[in-house]
Amino acid sequence: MDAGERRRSGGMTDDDESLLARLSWKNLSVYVDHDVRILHELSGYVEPGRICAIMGPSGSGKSTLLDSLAGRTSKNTTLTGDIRLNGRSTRVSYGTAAYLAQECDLLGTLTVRETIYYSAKLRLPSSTSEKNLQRIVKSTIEEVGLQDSIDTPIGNWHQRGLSGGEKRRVSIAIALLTRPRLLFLDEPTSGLDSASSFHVVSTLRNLAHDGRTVLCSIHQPSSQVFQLFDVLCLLSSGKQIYFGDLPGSLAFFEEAGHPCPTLQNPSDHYLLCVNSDFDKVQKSLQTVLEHRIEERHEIDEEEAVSYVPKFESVAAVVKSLTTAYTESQKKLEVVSHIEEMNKQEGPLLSSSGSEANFSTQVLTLTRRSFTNMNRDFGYYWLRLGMYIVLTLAIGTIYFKAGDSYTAIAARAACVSFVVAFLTFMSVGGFPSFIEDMKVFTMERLNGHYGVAAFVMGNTLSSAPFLLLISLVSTIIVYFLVDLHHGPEQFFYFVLSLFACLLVVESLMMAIASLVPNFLMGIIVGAGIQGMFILVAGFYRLPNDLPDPVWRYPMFYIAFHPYAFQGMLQNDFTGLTFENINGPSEPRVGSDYILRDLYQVTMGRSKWWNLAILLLMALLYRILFFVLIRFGETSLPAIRAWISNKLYARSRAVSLIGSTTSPLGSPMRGL
Ligand SMILES: Nc1ncnc2c1ncn2[C@@H]1O[C@H](COP(=O)(O)OP(=O)(O)OP(=O)(O)O)[C@@H](O)[C@H]1O
Repeated sequence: MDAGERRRSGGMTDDDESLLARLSWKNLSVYVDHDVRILHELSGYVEPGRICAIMGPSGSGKSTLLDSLAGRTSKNTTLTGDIRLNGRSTRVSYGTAAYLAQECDLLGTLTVRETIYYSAKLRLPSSTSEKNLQRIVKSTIEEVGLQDSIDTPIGNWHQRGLSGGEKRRVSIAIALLTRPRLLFLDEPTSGLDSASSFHVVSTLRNLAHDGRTVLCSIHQPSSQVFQLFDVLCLLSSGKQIYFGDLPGSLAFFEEAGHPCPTLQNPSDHYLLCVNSDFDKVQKSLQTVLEHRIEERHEIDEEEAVSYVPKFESVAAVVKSLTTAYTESQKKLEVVSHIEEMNKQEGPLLSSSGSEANFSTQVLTLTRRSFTNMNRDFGYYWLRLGMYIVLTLAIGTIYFKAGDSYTAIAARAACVSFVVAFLTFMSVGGFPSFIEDMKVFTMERLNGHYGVAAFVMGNTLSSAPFLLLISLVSTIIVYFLVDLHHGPEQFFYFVLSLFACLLVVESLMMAIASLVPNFLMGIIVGAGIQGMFILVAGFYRLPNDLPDPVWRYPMFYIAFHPYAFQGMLQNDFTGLTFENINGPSEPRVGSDYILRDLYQVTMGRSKWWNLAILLLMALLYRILFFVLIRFGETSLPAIRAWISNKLYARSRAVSLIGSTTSPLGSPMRGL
């Protein structure tokens, strides 16, 4: 059993000295676009066993501080100052630090147990035995107090599930699976009621008291929640108002001349003192009052006060508090403690992101995705229902099309509708795929697995559903319309429809990587397919398509022409039809129909058309992979390069140096 496994399985205690994380930051400033400072010379530290609240009004820089410490700042920001973990400026990987964003996306159809289990399977070493895995899952669920909801689904649009607080605790449990020593949480209580907030923060406090180091930004905690924190980092407009232990904050405000009134929640008082929005509120109420006075000419003192509560100017209070803190003994103590901490280099905390191998990841993602697709009614089942209705409509409209002269057009139109509209219907699954993408993006950002594993898992899990849809649709259409008899023709129809659905899904995947909004994605996807349908060869014959754009390149890059021509070859080859001049005239052969009526490329067999469709599906999935990788690596680098070039041009001399957080980006692998 290796060290990691021993630790996870409980052989190593949480307060093992070699696993403790001491985080400090000194004179940390953050600039956006090189010259707008959003954090001003902040210093602080958090030690194992402590939970620190980063508090402040909206826009005060809480998330920026958290992100800077976690090494997650966006590319247009520059950091200056010194951030150290165990006295070192080295990078540590995901297993050591976990980051929980405000919005944690989970698959709504899975239960708590399944969610944690799949996450464990994706990240713990592939060698971990099933028994051990189950034990880790159970103990992690117990650690966050979710044992009573262990088999409750997370919940989605059509299924009631966990409460907001419970979902947050599931996310915490996922983060805890790799036993991180350091936890960053961005507003873990946002949107929760006071009881749920209390439960979530109590859970975090217990985790901290087990020897972990916990930092979380919090907006407006109730007094009960506030008391759970050990350390307070209070910010206003990116400036440090207070850093230190919680009880010390009361004494600090009192000494600075802004004591917390008796019976008032200290956090409410602190935010009232530092929230500059109150100045704006007061100004706007003053304007309303002036309008009233203009209308009524007189207004008594009491009424005036009831309109505009008399606050001290927040800007002035912030200034006095900032000065008080800068000159305080507290700040000196913080700085000297940081220096003391950094004198001794502690253990180098390291852990590779996911320890599961690629095949375990692909298999786990396939299983998880299959379960989700099966349970999410909107993913495939609803579509299957629509396909049944539509194919019944096709089947009854073209019922027993026969072999008359007019049947040629009817059969071609039927095939064209199948190729165009039945495949087009696949965009209906896009919203569900976007939900998958959100979970993928979050897990990817946290280093759970790579893009290749996701693409393969998605392909393998969706294939049985697409095959089922193709088979059911073909059975209905084929026998009602009475298309070309024969097992080869029947299975070609199934495979061709399957390949088309696969292409559309792959195309939509590529679109999702560019426009991760389902409405925009559907519009873009539908627009592209609309143009592809137009050049398929049914609405305008291939040789009549205008050369620029529509024939070159559209006719060749659209998948519909290959699908349509393959299906026509499949149905007409070997059949003859009644002559337009009556049964006494020679029958019309398939060569004439294919070559002259529909201008099918005769040198390319139907099997080649099918192969091209499958190749296109593969290419779109590779495109998805490339776009995601490009978005993660090259795009930010290009943006940063352009931003640097523009900055260098606008300012000859750079005013600031830069440093990076010891917590590097956790993304890894393909
Ligand atoms: N990458 C960025 N580019 C430009 N401005 C930014 C960037 N990141 C943060 N800011 C600005 O910095 C300020 C602090 O933002 P931050 O998100 O850290 O505040 P916050 O205290 O977490 O707010 P909230 O509680 O509303 O989430 C805001 O004015 C924000 O617009």
